[in-house]
Amino acid sequence: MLVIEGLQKSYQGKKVLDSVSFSISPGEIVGLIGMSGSGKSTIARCVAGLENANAGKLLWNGRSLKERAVRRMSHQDIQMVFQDPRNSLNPAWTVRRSLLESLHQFHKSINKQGFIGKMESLLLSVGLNTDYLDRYPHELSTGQCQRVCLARVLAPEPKLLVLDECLSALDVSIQAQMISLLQELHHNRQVSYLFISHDIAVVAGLCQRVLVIQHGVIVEEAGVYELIHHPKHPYTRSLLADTPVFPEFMELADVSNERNVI
Ligand SMILES: Nc1ncnc2c1ncn2[C@@H]1O[C@H](COP(=O)(O)OP(=O)(O)OP(=O)(O)O)[C@@H](O)[C@H]1O
Repeated sequence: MLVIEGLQKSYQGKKVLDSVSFSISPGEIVGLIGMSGSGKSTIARCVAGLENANAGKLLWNGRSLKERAVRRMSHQDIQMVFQDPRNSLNPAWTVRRSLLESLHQFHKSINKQGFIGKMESLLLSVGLNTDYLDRYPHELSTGQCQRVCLARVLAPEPKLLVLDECLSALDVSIQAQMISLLQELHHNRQVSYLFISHDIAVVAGLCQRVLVIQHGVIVEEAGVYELIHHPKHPYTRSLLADTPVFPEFMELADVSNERNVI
């Protein structure tokens, strides 16, 4: 579905991505981990069309994302969720308005009743009831804001969600709840994720396959179980050594592993 080959990106002559290649199949959950400044968000922005690469190929269902028609289609198919949910929402808009804007943009032919039905089912799918529709972002917790952001990006029925550190602003217990929600959404909608995090424990709780990036280079790619139990690259081993293991995530990781084995 998404194929990236030899992606290069430099800022002011400094290379931040060097020959990055990977692919994501329909329904796959791929993690991207690396320390701060390693190039994770730059990859996310290139995939989402917010940034142009200097060289390399980005293919969406076999066609270049440089083609205007393909980019227009991918505008609906590829959606991005950012780290800071509160800043991602318009503070002057209620949850209803945020969801309606997104629905209007992508479902132009639905009638008013259809919009209301879609809006309510989107909210329910992220674990919020319709009482939240008339609340403003400042009346929501950070976790609830992130749930609204998720509902909003699901409105266009995307094929790929690029989740860039989307759990980093949340407490560990809320992160675990959000991982369960992401697993449920993936199961119900078959949407693929490129899940970006500096936290290997969070990635372990959700992803099937993991890419490890260091200084703009993918240094290791493996299934999540393999990566945690038999890391090959010294950088992966150092990331694992630096990561406290929260039981909440390891329980989820064991579930992921069972899924992988099946
Ligand atoms: N617009 C920009 N102009 C100049 N340099 C940039 C720009 N965006 C990113 N960089 C640099 O590119 C490198 C990679 O940044 P990027 O944000 O992709 O890293 P990251 O792995 O996502 O980091 P973090 O986990 O802190 O978000 C960093 O050295 C950063 O300073």
